[in-house]
Amino acid sequence: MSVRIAIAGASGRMGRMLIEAVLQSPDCQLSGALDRPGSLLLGQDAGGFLGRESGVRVTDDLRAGLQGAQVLIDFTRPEGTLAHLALCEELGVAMVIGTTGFEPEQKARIAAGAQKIGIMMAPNMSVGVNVVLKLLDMAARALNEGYDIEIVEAHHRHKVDAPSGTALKMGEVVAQALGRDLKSCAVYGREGVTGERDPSTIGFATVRGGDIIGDHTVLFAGTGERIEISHKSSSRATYAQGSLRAARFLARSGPGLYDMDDVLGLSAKRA
Ligand SMILES: NC(=O)C1=CN([C@@H]2O[C@H](COP(=O)(O)OP(=O)(O)OC[C@H]3O[C@@H](n4cnc5c(N)ncnc54)[C@H](OP(=O)(O)O)[C@@H]3O)[C@@H](O)[C@H]2O)C=CC1
Ligand SMILES: O=C(O)C1=N[C@H](C(=O)O)C[C@H](O)C1
Repeated sequence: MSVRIAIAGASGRMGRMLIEAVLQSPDCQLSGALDRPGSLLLGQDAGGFLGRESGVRVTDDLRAGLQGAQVLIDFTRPEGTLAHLALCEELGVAMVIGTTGFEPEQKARIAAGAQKIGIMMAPNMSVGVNVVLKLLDMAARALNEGYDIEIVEAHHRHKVDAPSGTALKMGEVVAQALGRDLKSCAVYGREGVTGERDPSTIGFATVRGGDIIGDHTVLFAGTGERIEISHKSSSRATYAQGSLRAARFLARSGPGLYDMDDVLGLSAKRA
């Protein structure tokens, strides 16, 4: 049985990549494609931009677009994701949430929704980034004294949130490994006479430009050496493939809030 998947933000960079990935996956079926009112794609075949017929028309009627779906994959904006969540709860449709930039109260709303439906939320669906998170945990524990930690990320000119959700997640992993609270030790950019670096801080730097898909580096700068742990995406296909793995996982799971560790079998909860 194939997994019936609806895609939100069908005209977006990730939306298009996801439609292509679903249409190419023999065990997945495109059941719906959602976009905002005013989108030029409304009424068109969702596979049209690939030159192929999917039999699914892009719609701004959320209820119609979710008809028959088991899983909605949502890479939009926080306000869009929350609107979709309300209807998915009502219809019993699971969600893969890739959107970033949520405020804490919006994350709490998603956690509440996961009591009714399965939700897999991760700021980065690439398998590589989720392995890097494990390496960071190990590195931070081993380099817990005498190393200054800085996180540098670079993305395309269209990205609207900063630092990236992935950079923030990397910061959380490192802070947790060191027994620090990211909220109180994060420094988001520096300017002017800043004084010497406080060793207990975790710094963030953001680069935006051109068509950079997504680069992340965590720097551990010590005395006489520095360690850099980097991940560079060269195609959004990696996020789409990770999202499909998450959709397959949700199709066989019950309500709950899951992350990529659960999908990839890396969760400590499972050990
Ligand atoms: N977790 C991961 O692995 C990844 C996460 N992301 C995240 O995914 C999100 C989308 O990225 P990207 O595809 O590059 O963005 P795009 O701007 O290219 O696409 C966003 C899509 O969502 C639609 N949209 C915007 N606002 C709303 C809304 N309020 N309600 C419904 N739909 C809306 C847009 O419609 P319109 O064009 O009309 O504005 C568009 O179709 C970002 O938060 C990004 O950080 C991206 C890549 C990987
Ligand atoms: O907006 C993007 O493009 C990306 N966003 C995610 C993030 O904020 O971490 C993931 C990836 O880096 C691409």
